[in-house]
Amino acid sequence: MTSQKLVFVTGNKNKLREVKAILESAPGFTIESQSFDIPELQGTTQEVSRAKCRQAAELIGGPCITEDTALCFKALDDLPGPYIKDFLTKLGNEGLVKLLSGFEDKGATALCTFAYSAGPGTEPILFEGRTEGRIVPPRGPPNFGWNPIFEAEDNGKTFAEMSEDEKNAISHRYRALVKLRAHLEGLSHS
Ligand SMILES: O=c1nc[nH]c2c1ncn2[C@H]1C[C@H](O)[C@@H](COP(=O)(O)OP(=O)(O)OP(=O)(O)O)O1
Ligand SMILES: [Mg+2]
Repeated sequence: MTSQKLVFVTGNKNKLREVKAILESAPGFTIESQSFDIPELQGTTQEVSRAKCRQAAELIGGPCITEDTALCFKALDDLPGPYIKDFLTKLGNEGLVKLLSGFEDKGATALCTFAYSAGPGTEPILFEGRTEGRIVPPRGPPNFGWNPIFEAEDNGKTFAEMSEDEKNAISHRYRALVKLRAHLEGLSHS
């Protein structure tokens, strides 16, 4: 069986490792990556994702996928959402926890949006995956971003307390990749 090569345009090594673990665990796909830190517009998670993928396709000059991760706090009407990277860089995990100290509701959603472009000038298609949970004081090794403060509803552990396999079985990223994979499998059979 031939495997389909996909270019994943990301500047993030942790994302790349998880995407490879999930998509390459079954035959069918090989992931190549190109590291570009593409400017991200402000807007809804969908607008941010579409714009980023359009730019990536122009840079690559062919088909590609990009990924955007948002962390949405229920008490803050889904902020920081797509702006989580700046919030995390400036406040750190402790600061993110403090943001919610005045609120009873610690509920949060991890939202992953994959965008697939068939090439420059084509409209990207979006695939979303969500994991529900809550924001807690950090537990587990600081292995990737806000992993230590996001406790998943599925098993009561923070992402940082899970093994890679455990995280990759319930993560926002895994759930989005299931949808992307189904779409790409449909394309390769038609
Ligand atoms: O599963 C995750 N568990 C914990 N933290 C995570 C996760 N996934 C992304 N993150 C962090 C990285 C960045 O601080 C922000 C998303 O920002 P985001 O723009 O999507 O990622 P990025 O700029 O690092 O990579 P890219 O070049 O693909 O845009 O949340
Ligand atoms: Mg980014």
